[in-house]
Amino acid sequence: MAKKKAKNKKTTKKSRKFSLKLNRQQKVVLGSFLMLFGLALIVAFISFLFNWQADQSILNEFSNRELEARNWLSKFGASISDFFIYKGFGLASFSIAFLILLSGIYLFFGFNSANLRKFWFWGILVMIWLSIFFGFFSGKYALLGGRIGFETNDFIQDYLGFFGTVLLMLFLFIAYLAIRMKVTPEMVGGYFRSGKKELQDAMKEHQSQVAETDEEKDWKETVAKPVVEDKEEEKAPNIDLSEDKPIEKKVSEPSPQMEINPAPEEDVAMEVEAAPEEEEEDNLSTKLVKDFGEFDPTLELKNYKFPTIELLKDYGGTITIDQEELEENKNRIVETLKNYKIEIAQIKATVGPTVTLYEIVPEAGIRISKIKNLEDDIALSLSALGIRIIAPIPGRGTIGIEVPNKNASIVSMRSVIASAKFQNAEMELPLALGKTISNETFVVDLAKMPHMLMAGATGQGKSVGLNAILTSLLYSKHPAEVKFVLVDPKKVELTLFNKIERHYLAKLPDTEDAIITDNTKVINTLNSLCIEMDDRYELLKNAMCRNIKEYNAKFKARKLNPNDGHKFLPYIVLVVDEFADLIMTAGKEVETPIARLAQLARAIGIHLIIATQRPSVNVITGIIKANFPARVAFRVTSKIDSRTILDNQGADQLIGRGDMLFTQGNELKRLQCAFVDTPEVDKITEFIGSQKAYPDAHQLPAYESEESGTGVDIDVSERDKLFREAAEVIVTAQQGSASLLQRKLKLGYNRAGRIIDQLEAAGIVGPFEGSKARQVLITDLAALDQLLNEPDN
Ligand SMILES: Nc1ncnc2c1ncn2[C@@H]1O[C@H](COP(=O)(O)OP(=O)(O)OP(=O)(O)O)[C@@H](O)[C@H]1O
Repeated sequence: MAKKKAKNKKTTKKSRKFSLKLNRQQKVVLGSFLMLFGLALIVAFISFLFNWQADQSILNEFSNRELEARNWLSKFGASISDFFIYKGFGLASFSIAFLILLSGIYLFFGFNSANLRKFWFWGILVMIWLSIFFGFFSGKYALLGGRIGFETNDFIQDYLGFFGTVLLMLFLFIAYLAIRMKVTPEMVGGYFRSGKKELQDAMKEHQSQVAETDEEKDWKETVAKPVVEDKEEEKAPNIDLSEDKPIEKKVSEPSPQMEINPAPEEDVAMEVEAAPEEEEEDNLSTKLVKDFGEFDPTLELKNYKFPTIELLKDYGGTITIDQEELEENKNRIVETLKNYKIEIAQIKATVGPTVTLYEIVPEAGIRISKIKNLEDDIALSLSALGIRIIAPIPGRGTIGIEVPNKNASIVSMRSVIASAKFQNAEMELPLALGKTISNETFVVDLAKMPHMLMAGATGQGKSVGLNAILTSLLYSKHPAEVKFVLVDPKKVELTLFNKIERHYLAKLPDTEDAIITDNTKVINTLNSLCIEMDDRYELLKNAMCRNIKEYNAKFKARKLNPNDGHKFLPYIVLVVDEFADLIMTAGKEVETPIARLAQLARAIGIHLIIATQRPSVNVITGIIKANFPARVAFRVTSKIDSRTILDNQGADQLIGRGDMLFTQGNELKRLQCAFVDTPEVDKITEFIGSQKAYPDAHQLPAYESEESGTGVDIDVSERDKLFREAAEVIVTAQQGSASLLQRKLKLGYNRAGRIIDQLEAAGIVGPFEGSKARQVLITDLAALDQLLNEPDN
């Protein structure tokens, strides 16, 4: 291990040594220098073509200031041109000047230097080729091929003769066209048949074929969104309960909504690539989009039908207003407060699905904290559970007292899915969580959260909450756009989603069930997601995008070539039910990848939803909490639990059955979670599952844990390619250690370890003995040969 670290250090040191990292200022300085130097070379070279004979004499007398050179860049110009053109590569030396100029432009404007390396590589090759080619004519015109061109040409001719040299040059030219320009005979044929346009089309066609993922090529059709009834939002009735007035029903003014103005997205400075090649690609993408339309990720399942709203049950959740109850509660509140000498100027009630909010405006001069302290007394006088006092209600200037209704009404999933708010939500991952206290549908964007922590004692609505979240996504996102990774240690809660495995689920390669119930598999999956995250970051970096949204938009606009590994990236939502159970059994092994994902995954579209029954500090550790700004709390059993999950009390005073508090880092919102029952989820998954699906669940990258492969019954066919060589090394040295293999066969630690396990399985080395090397069970190579030649070895 120590060795491995040392080795790693060595390599990082090495790579550090060779990577030339310049800051922006240094790039500008170096870039401007190279640009001007490149220009100077071009000027000097051009001038050299006319004055080289006249300037011959001064080359040997560089220090003589009496002599004047005719070159526009004087002696320097004459000398450097002589060096490059006459003594070097002839006319092809212009290539060097242009490459230096181009490098300057790239550095100065901060373009992606990956292209630059390509330009230099091909530029130098072309220069050499041209120089040798011009070498044919150097006899007459000395400047054409330069000395190198002439001599090299001469050298090749000595061995291949004139004709052979011409053929060699021709071959190199064809190779250049094929590799660099991607020209094929068919394209040339096409060009002669119908002109240049045809050639371009053929090239584009070739590229677009790769982009297209389905055999069905109808690009025009789009997937129909679910048709749902668009119900008018039912507003919570507001009732003014001012002391002297009788209760009258009043149409509530729409309660002030917090307008979340998304921060104006920073203007992305569009980098205009100076390189002609990139321009060509840009034109190509515009042309491709013109010809085929934007890339449509849903095409592979273009006939996919979203689940219909009829699959959800209507619980008839209209709010019934019990006037008597309202009047009674009002009187009790007023009386209780009067007992403590708190006079009220005004009182108003807003009836929600499960709780009614009484908003009071106390007489001037009353301290708010005094009312807040009376929470328990008011609860006692109302003899009701779940009283919460919000003093003051942010942005309203009133004090709120939430009192549960005697008859709570169910907020059906159907009503929130059908609401205009959800249907028209322009969100990446809209979640219809339920309804607020003023009976408005509450929709949030998971992509903005970007991760969610959910806690609640058993039986308070967590599983229903998770189902509501998943249902929201099923109703709004096509299978190509979102994938779920479901972890369900309880083994029963999420099993229904098995039916949509090939539509919506993601899993590790070579695993049977997509829904993960086994804790050891969770660790592999989490690590695999970390690999996926790193891969996605690499793709984003290469595409010069800051987040998945930009990346996918660019991909859809066909600006990213699938040949370079680019692909449409679906969002991945990881749902973990019973997180406490996981942390208790796997601890750090789970916490580390979760924390890593939570910290970094937001930009690349991996979002985590973690639910737990036990929101204690050893389950929701500091590092996890810090990275989950969005929290959902159902009823918990103690104030401490409430503080752990929300950093605030209140969750202990909820009434259960989907009554919940939601926060995204600022104020707490009391919501009634939408209710979706198991039969409904069953119907939805059945509806989706019975449609045409992808051949398999979405594949996550393979992850092999360091310990994997320690099982001794390793399959013979799965042996490493170097197995035999390794066995010989071990038997010859009579020392069974992985580090020996690492050194002799130049392997990484993991691979060497795996081979040792395979050797153990084959009976060549003994079992692991702590710090000692393993015992070698085969004495010499002959015995090894015999063993390995046995039929089952
Ligand atoms: N939003 C809701 N509206 C109405 N009733 C609800 C709601 N959520 C939950 N319930 C009721 O509470 C019961 C328990 O809910 P749920 O199974 O989600 O609890 P849980 O927190 O997941 O419990 P556990 O942790 O034991 O699995 C449900 O069967 C349902 O009757």
